[in-house]
Amino acid sequence: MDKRDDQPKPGPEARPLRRQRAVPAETPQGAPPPPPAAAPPGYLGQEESARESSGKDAGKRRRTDRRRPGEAGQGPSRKGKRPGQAATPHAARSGALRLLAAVREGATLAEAEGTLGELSPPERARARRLAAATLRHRSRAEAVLAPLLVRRPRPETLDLLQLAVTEMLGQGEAPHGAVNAAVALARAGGPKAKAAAGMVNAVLRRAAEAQAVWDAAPSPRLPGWLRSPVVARWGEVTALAIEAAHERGAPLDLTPHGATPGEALPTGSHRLPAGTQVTALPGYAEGQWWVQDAAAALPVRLLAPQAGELVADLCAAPGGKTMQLAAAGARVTAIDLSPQRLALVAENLARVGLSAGMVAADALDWRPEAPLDAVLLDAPCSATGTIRRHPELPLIRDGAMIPDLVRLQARLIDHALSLLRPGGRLVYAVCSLHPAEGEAQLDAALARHPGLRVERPDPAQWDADWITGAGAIRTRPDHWPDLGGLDGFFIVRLIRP
Ligand SMILES: C[S@@+](CC[C@H](N)C(=O)[O-])C[C@H]1O[C@@H](n2cnc3c(N)ncnc32)[C@H](O)[C@@H]1O
Repeated sequence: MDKRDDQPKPGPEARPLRRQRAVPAETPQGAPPPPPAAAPPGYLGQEESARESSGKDAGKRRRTDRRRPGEAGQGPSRKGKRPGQAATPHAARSGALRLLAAVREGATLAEAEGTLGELSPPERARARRLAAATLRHRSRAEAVLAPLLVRRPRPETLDLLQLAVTEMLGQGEAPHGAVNAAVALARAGGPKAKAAAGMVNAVLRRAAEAQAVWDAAPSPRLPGWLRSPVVARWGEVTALAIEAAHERGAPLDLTPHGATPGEALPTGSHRLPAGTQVTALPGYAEGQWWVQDAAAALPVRLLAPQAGELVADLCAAPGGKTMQLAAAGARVTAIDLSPQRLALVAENLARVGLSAGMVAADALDWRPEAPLDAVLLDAPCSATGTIRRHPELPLIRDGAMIPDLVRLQARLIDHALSLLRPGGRLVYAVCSLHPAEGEAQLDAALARHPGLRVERPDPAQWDADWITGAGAIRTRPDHWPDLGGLDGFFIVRLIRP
């Protein structure tokens, strides 16, 4: 679910995001250089391996950047502040509120980074953490606040209340600190926010006593357009487990290319705790590893590229999978619609000392000179498999883009098959939990292409829980519960007749 709006070509991925005015309080619905400011992958692009600057993200960021200081959220006006200038005592909280306000306007957290202009790197990191936690636990804060609010506050005030409740009850922040900060931020806001300072104070003092309500509240629900197909496919218990996994967030996964920190996972990725500062890890500058969710590393593992094989990576940017293919010794051509995003692939390959051919083009228009041994199609998708790392996605997306995405994915599958030699293999992958983009997409491709067959994963090499009846790999956030979960991906290996 991350694509570009600097692309001249209209497509489903360029569809404007749904504007969401507010998180309903009454329904529980709900660094650079090293590594990427994590913009959600899939629909807008994939952040897992590189500094992220997807076209759509970039466009969104530009729009966000154009906001006047202070416009995006509550808190002291940034008017007159210059980068590096001392920030207010509540700079990180104020930054978190600007991020939350931008999400209410339809931006992703990565796209809203521009609102944090004056904050120091540690303050920015804290602002990001606070905003993400507020989004991740929003149903709990709503449950705490609902009985304490006589009427629904303005959206900015609700953000402030939810942030403070999350700090107190979800993060163990001392109530007096969180309440005082919230009151100070309300007072520093405009006249309406100021008028709410007394209410903020009274409500938060009572909320501080509601730990039991917080603990008993459910995890945020998936939005209906996603929950219904998830429940239909895997059942209510699994939907609840996915929602709980989304609330827990995601650890940091690295794909090794040399000495790599972290605990080795069964699939070869290395895992570090959530919140690990990537810039502080050894080996980044030396290209010993790259950031990539453990599930995102699986499509290339299933493709099993061999040294010297001719392989195309049709939707390559920012290049996590291109690096895996090149590291295996394949002769890789990386294609991406966005020249800006393709530049990230080149940058990432250079950092890890690998190389690939680069083509900025619509994959649907590209043909190689000779038939290919293998194609990787990591298709544009809803990115609903990455909600653990992008808790804002359920609030800023709706299901309206799914039919267009499904049509585009089908066209890309058909085109990818036409590039292969007979017996060549296509790995189709999406970081989506929506069966229309995965399981149903496979059924439709098999129906369209007589003789096309699925090559099942070797059960000795793959987690049996992930192998579907049709012979694909389906990962979900509730898988690997003891290891910290993994993103939701659908991956299948197809053999051209
Ligand atoms: C899911 S991301 C790819 C992530 C990448 N495979 C990785 O592992 O880092 C989808 C990418 O598809 C690209 N894309 C979307 N439509 C395309 C098309 N018609 N042709 C080529 N690339 C396209 C987007 O620009 C985006 O970079």
